[in-house]
Amino acid sequence: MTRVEDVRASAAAGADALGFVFVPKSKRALTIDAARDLFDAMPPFVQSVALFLDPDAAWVQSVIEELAPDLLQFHGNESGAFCRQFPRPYIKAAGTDWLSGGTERRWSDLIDDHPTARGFLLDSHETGALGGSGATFDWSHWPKGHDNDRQPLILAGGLTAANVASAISAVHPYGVDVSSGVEVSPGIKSAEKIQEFMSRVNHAE
Ligand SMILES: O=C(O)c1ccccc1NCC(=O)[C@H](O)[C@H](O)COP(=O)(O)O
Repeated sequence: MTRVEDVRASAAAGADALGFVFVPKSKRALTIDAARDLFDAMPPFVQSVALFLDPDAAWVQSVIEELAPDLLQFHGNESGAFCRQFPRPYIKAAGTDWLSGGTERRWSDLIDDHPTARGFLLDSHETGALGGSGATFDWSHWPKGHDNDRQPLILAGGLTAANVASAISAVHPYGVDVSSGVEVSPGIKSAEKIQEFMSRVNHAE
């Protein structure tokens, strides 16, 4: 979210949570001052999620103190020890490189290192971007037999109104996350695209 009208349109369309990117090099980057109006526009019962990528602890702490997000979401190589030092629940995001098996990165290692994560988010890192890439990944790599009751697992990466229902029936995620697929340009959401996306989610099997 970068605009108050997009916060309102997303909440009105029924989104459970809205993301705010505190990654300076992102096309959707927010400063604390720029985020204040957005957080003030958040209605009750919709969760605010502050996104980071290998941040300094002091930056995370400042965002918590100034804006009081409900959840943190970490998109880089943050360890479990780093993530759990903050007085907020967190989601650990990861790319499909953690699923490839046979490499030094293994999905089970990621989960073991983040025992206090409230959930995990599996995203596409195919374009080299560590979030907001608009690229899908091969959903057949989704962890087999994953138990969303024990570890909620959210699907992200290149989702749109056209593919989200197929994605949901393919992997049965705990939730879905979208950014580029409801935008007209980076950071600028479309109320029509948001409504269409949410409608497809709500009618998915
Ligand atoms: O959105 C960004 O610019 C971003 C930058 C750095 C780290 C994470 C970022 N976004 C993370 C998200 O949760 C996106 O919603 C997710 O990656 C899906 O993006 P998209 O493929 O564009 O739907």
